[in-house]
Amino acid sequence: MSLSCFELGERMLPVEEARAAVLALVPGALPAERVALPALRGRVLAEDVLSPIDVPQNTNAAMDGVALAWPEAGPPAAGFRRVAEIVAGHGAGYALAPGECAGITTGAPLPEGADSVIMREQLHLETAADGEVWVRVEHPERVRRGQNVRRAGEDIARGAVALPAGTRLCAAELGLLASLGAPRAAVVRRPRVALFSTGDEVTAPGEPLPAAGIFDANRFALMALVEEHGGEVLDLGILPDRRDAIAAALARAAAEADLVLSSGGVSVGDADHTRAALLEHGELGFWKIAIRPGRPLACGRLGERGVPFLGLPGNPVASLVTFLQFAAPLLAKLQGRDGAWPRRLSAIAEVPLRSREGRVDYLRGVYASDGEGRLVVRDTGAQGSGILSSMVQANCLIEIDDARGAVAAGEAVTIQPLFRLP
Ligand SMILES: Nc1nc2c(c(=O)[nH]1)N[C@H]1C(S)=C(S)[C@@H](COP(=O)(O)OP(=O)(O)OC[C@H]3O[C@@H](n4cnc5c(N)ncnc54)[C@H](O)[C@@H]3O)O[C@H]1N2
Ligand code: MOO
Repeated sequence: MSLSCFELGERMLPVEEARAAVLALVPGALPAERVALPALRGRVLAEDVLSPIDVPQNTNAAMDGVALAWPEAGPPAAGFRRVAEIVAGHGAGYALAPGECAGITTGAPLPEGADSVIMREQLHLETAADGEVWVRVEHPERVRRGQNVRRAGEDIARGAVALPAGTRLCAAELGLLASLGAPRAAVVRRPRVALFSTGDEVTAPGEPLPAAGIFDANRFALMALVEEHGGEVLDLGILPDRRDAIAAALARAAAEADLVLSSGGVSVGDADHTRAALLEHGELGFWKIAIRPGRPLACGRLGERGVPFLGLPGNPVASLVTFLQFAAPLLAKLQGRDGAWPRRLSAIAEVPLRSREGRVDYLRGVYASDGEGRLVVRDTGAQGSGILSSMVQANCLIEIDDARGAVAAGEAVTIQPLFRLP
């Protein structure tokens, strides 16, 4: 078992060790709830979904044309006698005799006895004097028996696992769930994340900016990240540097939330009120992590339920980077998706990248594919941990591990793609 965050002492913690200690704060996924199909986007399945039907339900036509049994010896000289028209939504249970065919539309059930569908563009139709319609195939040598037929259950067989527990439901998964006829699904309850900012200089957007003030960027950036990672925000605002106010907010957070996040006030720490109020409500460890940006981080548990608490550093880029390395994996675990985050790819550095040994560096990067189809990446320029515009330009973090110094152009590096539509 990993050490919890209280046993790690004063040393500079490797990132992986810190992540394991953060994950050890929660036992696993939150309880399940049943949610209706239209409200399932972004939710995570709490159990396997088994298909109650074959998908598709019937063996059916993949093209508009005729359905027939393709004879071993090739088509009859007179053609096939058309005996029926079967349109999608009708005609289940119809049967054909040898030498007969049925007009059929895409998606309509294949009549019994038929094994192939020939598309309309390849047919020649003739109406005889008696009114019978005869169908000839233009290029019989091109026909393969079984062509243009979708077999019952070829996508998902009845009883098979259609979507496993832990699947996050996005467009394709929701379409598939609906295709099984399921009006709702059992999903993990969304983690409730209480969030607050600290610092006398931190000012709510919309308020006048004091001479030494700075607008509260972190709370809004972190709210968006919490939602992107499947959580629900309980916004506690900017906490004033008053012990009673902080204590009241923390008591509420400890009662209502599954995770409490703050930004600011976690560095070397003159004994401030946030720290004192946190200690009053739980146990707390203050860490120095071998990461750049984001070295200082507080970690602990609050209240009787031992709700995990992460105090992220105040510098805006550091708060986002540490969220992605530590809070995002914790949110994944709370949703039954252990190990789903961070996601990593490998890319070739297009430019030299600055990094020093001893800490894992997270540079803001832009990745793309080059003319040869390889992923390439460059940094976004100035990398100061207060420079939020570097995060706006980025579509990934470049992760350069602690054993590695500067990276030369042409070398491979690890990237963590950020959620971001182009
Ligand atoms: N002597 C040392 N000083 C500092 C160290 C250190 O190890 N030794 N670490 C530096 C690093 S790295 C960081 S990051 C910061 C983290 O300190 P805090 O978490 O206590 O953050 P603050 O001091 O409160 O703020 C840092 C910076 O960020 C601005 N900030 C804070 N909250 C917000 C917000 N909600 N929105 C926008 N900007 C915010 C704040 O004004 C400061 O400029 O400590 C270094 N110092
Ligand atoms: O966390 Mo600090 O932002 O490393 O600069």
